[in-house]
Amino acid sequence: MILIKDLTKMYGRKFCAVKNVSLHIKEGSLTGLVGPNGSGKTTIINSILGVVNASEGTVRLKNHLNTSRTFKRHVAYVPDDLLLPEVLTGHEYLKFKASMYELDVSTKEDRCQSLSRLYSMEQALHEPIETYSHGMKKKTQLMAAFMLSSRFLILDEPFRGLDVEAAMITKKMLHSYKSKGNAILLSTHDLLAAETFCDQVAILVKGTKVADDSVLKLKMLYGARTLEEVFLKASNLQERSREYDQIISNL
Ligand SMILES: Nc1ncnc2c1ncn2[C@@H]1O[C@H](COP(=O)(O)OP(=O)(O)OP(=O)(O)O)[C@@H](O)[C@H]1O
Repeated sequence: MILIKDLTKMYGRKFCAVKNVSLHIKEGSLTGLVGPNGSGKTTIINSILGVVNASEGTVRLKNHLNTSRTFKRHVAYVPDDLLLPEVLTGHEYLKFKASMYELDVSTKEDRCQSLSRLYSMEQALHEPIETYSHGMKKKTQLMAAFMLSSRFLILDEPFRGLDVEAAMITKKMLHSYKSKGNAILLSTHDLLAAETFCDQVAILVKGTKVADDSVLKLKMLYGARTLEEVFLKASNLQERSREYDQIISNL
């Protein structure tokens, strides 16, 4: 469904942040994108969204290139940062987002009502965003994404800042979203969460994709018991992990 082909992003002439990354995210599946800090996850997401121009490679949703209007209409994004128009109320923000995606008014109102009930945000949505807590801002961004009629959802650390109930609701929403044949790309450092609900995990190291498979196959491939262990082996961090165990025990 989503085909990322030979994506490369250079910053300046010499620094290659993403090298020749290809990824196929199938219909009805959730792909996790994991990698150490600075490995290129955000650069890949920004390239998919067209926020940065890829130096080489293509991104397609079915036949539609990411530069096309159809692609943009069908992609929803939940960023990790909480940059929101603080002077608007949550409801005004959701209305604005719906109009950008040309969602019709009755669909928007129905979904907005259901989502605000789901995330216990009925009252808060009428208050300015500047009065929201961290978790409430995150819920607003998730609601904005789930409200749209998208086919592909990109999430960057979606659970950060959510309380237990909101995280559980979000997991159920992700299951429901993909069960309708949609695709999800989820960037996270939370390998425990990734292990439990990613259908496929792509591991990035210094801009290069070093592995990409189901959690079960990755564990077999690396002779690992957990995704965390796979990650340490795939990123060549095992030596370092022994070193910090020693430092900690000597403290
Ligand atoms: N605008 C930029 N100009 C130059 N280098 C950049 C720019 N944006 C990112 N980089 C570099 O590209 C590399 C990949 O960064 P990116 O933000 O994609 O990593 P990441 O995997 O998302 O990291 P993190 O887990 O810390 O969020 C890093 O070395 C970063 O310093």
